[in-house]
This record gives sequence, structure tokens and C-alpha cells, in this order.
Amino acid sequence: MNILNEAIQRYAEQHTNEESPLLSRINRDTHAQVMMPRMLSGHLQGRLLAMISAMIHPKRILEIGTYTGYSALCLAEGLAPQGKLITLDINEELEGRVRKYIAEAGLQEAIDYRIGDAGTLIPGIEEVFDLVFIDADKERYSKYYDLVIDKVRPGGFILADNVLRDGKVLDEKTDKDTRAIQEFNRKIHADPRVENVLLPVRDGIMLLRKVSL
Ligand SMILES: C[S@@+](CC[C@H](N)C(=O)[O-])C[C@H]1O[C@@H](n2cnc3c(N)ncnc32)[C@H](O)[C@@H]1O
Repeated sequence: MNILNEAIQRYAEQHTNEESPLLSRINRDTHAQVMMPRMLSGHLQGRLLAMISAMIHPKRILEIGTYTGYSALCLAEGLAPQGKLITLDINEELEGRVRKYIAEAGLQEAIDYRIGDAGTLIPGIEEVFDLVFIDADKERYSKYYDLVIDKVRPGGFILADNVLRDGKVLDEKTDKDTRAIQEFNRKIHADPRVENVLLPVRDGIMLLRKVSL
């Protein structure tokens, strides 16, 4: 999932802050031991998420799609003091690994990791978020957007990953997940409640700012 030329990607990584030793280990171990390691945000995107979070300095973050916890730890770097990040994932098999990483980062208080279907869990979360990161099953991006938009404060942000789908969004006839992403991109671009920028970083990150209720 990388639309950037490999040499440019390497150059960008070489001129970007390094991952912490823990993030580097999560990245390595995920590639060696976990199915579908390409789902992990990785070095460049991880530093971008950490930087965006530091710019917003959020009190509340919601992440949909924890996987091995890499992006959760990156986003948590920017949290305000006493800030909290809630991260959701349906895959209970990774729970032990993720809890260990959260503990190693000393973030047990700051990160509230919940196992379950995001579509079921989100309606029960009574929080107002400064930042939401959508990075779970592509087919339901629009549904997740509908579920979170009223929980984002005016002026708050939503990020959505993989919105270029390896460039497949350009194809008229494409797979189901890509069609869902095309629909998501059209929908949010037409929504007057948000401003949006599609960043062609890695597999495409949609950056949204909620401008009105
Ligand atoms: C692309 S990975 C997340 C990667 C992670 N955010 C990162 O950057 O390192 C997508 C995750 O979404 C989870 N997921 C898929 N369907 C879900 C659902 N209905 N509810 C919650 N999580 C789901 C998968 O189990 C998987 O771990």
C-alpha cells in the first residue's frame, strides 16, 4: 500500500525523525509475526500522525482499527496532559500483544483499548473528540463517518487512511472495498459540515476538519 516511488519513500524516511525503539520493535515484530503486516501505518505515516496529533494537542482521540497498536502509540504522543485515546478493534487475537506494547509505553492510563465491533461500540461512547482516526474495514468507512461526525467538536479533525487504495480509486470498475472508499471520498467531499484535503501520503490519508454542527 504505497503509491510513492520507493526511492522517494526511502529519502522521505531518511529525512524524517526516527521511530522510537519501541515503535521500531512493534514494526519489526508485526512484520515477522503477525498476518497482514502491511496494515501497520509504518515509519513515515506514524511520524505524520504523531506530528498532526502534536499540532492539535487533543484531549480526546478515537481510533477505529488498532491492529498491533502502532498508530495508537503515535497518536498518543500528541495528547494533552490527562488526555485519553480510545482505540477499537474487533480482533481479540492481538489483544495480549497490544496490551503489552501499551504497558511498555507506560500508556495504560492514557489508552483505553476496547475489543469489539466498532459499529456496535461507537454509539455507546459518550465523548466529544478532538481527533478521530478511521482505519478499519474499508466497506464501512461511510458508516463510521456517520457514527462519529456528531461526536467530533466543531473545529475538530477526522483522518481516514487508505483512501487511494493503491491507486485503484481511479478505476471505474473495481473491487467492493475500493467502491466503498470512492463513495466515502465523494460523500465527505460534498459534505458542507467539513473541509477536506486528500494527502497522497503512503496509501492516501483524508484529512477533515469539522467546520459546523
Ligand atoms: C489497517 S488495520 C489498522 C492499522 C493501525 N491503525 C495502524 O496504523 O497500525 C485495520 C484493523 O481494523 C480492524 N477491524 C476490521 N473490522 C473491524 C470492525 N468491524 N470493528 C473494529 N475493528 C475492525 C482489524 O481487525 C484490523 O486490526
